[in-house]
Amino acid sequence: MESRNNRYVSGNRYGSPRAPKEEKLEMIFGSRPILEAMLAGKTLEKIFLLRGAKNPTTDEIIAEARRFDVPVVTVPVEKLNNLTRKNHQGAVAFISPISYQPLHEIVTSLFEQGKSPLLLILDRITDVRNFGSIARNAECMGVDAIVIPSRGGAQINADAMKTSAGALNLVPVCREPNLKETIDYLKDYGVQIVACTEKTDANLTDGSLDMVGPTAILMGSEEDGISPEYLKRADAKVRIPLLGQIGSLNVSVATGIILYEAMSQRLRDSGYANLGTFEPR
Ligand SMILES: C[S@@+](CC[C@H](N)C(=O)[O-])C[C@H]1O[C@@H](n2cnc3c(N)ncnc32)[C@H](O)[C@@H]1O
Repeated sequence: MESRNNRYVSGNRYGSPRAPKEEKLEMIFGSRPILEAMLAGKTLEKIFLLRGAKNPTTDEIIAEARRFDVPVVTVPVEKLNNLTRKNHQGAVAFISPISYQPLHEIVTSLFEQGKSPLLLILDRITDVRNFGSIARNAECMGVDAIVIPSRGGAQINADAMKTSAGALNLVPVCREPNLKETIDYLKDYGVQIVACTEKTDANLTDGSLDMVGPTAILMGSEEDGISPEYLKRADAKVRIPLLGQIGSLNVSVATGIILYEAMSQRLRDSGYANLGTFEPR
């Protein structure tokens, strides 16, 4: 437990998942400027290095990237040429539009303030607009932090920012290298993990799921749903009942529905006292 917690304490990682659309992000060219940007604390989404080009600076980039979970891919020169017409000198990086936040600090600070965390864990949501829309739901319905994996999720690009309607500047986003460890860590802290999945018989409408206490809601990817290794760690699994013939909802819609339930329970529990803190935008 000790080493795992230390990792969370270190926080302030930067890095990025798969980047389907890099072209809308600000770029840095050349290994020295990229390294300097990292050392200056810039949040990078992804780094492309020329395959086979090894030198002390690229070694340092790789070490820094590992420290902050920034994905590094080595690519042929054609890929770098495709990314930019500028003189890339064998290295291109994309700057993230947001700064990632340390989950441990958020969780401990909420507990210290006597608040019950409401977290949202996204297991490989790959569509940038789904991601933006989920962030908007999260901000509107009182989520304290969105947790995403370092790799395999949507890039936070201009489309995600736009679809979020500004929510991505308001809700902390925590990027975690290993969601399995993150889930175990949250469970150790007394946060219940609720898997929102169509693959269970327990209906959200049953009224047996209590999300007033510390809760992390886990949502699955558009393609495969929630990974089995995360699903088996969940304290509760719940489905949103569907009356039609289509087997599942869009993940952003499903997120909105379960968050509405969590928000409703929390508002009722607080005697609607929280309403006073919401400023209409
Ligand atoms: C489009 S669905 C995934 C469908 C995917 N084909 C599969 O095999 O799981 C994406 C995510 O939305 C959520 N979701 C969609 N419909 C749901 C429902 N009826 N009840 C609970 N969660 C749902 C789940 O988190 C799911 O993993």
